[in-house]
Amino acid sequence: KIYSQEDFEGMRKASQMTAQCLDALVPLVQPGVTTQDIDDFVFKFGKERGGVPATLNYRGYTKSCCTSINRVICHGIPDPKKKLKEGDIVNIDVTYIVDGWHGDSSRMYPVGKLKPAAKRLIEVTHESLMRALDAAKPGNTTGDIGHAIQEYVESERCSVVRDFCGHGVGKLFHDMPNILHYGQKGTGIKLMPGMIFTIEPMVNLGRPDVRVLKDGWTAETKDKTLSAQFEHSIGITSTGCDIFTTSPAGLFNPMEPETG
Ligand SMILES: CCc1ccsc1-c1ccc(O)c(O)c1
Ligand SMILES: [Mn+2]
Ligand SMILES: [Mn+2]
Ligand SMILES: [Mn+2]
Repeated sequence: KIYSQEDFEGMRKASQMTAQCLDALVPLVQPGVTTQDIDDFVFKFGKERGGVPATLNYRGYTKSCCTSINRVICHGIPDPKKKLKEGDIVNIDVTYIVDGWHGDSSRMYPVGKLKPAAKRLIEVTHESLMRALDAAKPGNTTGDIGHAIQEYVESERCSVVRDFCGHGVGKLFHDMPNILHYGQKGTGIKLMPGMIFTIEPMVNLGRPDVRVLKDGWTAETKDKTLSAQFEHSIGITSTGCDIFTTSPAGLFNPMEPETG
């Protein structure tokens, strides 16, 4: 589907609410906070601003966000019994719907001080999304995006999860094309101005294999190693891409050295 500049405005509005929420969550993510506390915050933040969480009652899912800790790859379900602890890494994935537009984004949050391996995984995962964004431009294909991610991640001796992909987004939460986070250059769909989709690489310290728990949602690494993810919603422009879910406070990567 090819969207217009007016559509891009609608995506920007929904996406910036999501990005502002992800910024506002930073001080909340501390040892002792539960993932249900995070879910309550996300629901309230949207309610106060006219945004509806897309995950609420989506395919039977009953929470306002996903909270994926350590070995959880994605789709972690907020839980009043699940307390964050020092050294955890947690992905918080939020999608607000505003005027029908879906702003889908996720980031990693460190809980207190991290061990070096956890810190490195967050850096590698963030950088893989940055390389993907550099490849997201007209004249390239979806395979160029996947190749950029896979080549970098594997050069850092990490692995790319294959079981979940990025996706078209806009008036629908999920649409074509699927955006694979691995693949060969020049394969897949040609990127055209007006396309809107997410890129959401999931990177493991160990093997790529996934195990879904009995709750039907929680996806974990089979080998129990750490997993991280970052996600942006973007629109392809004539020269590259607009990153709709950019953090207004510059907080997207938590491992960036404190400025100033
Ligand atoms: C929990 C929401 C959900 C349910 C089935 S897939 C899914 C989901 C979660 C986060 C996403 O970024 C996404 O695109 C889909
Ligand atoms: Mn994880
Ligand atoms: Mn998401
Ligand atoms: Mn998504």
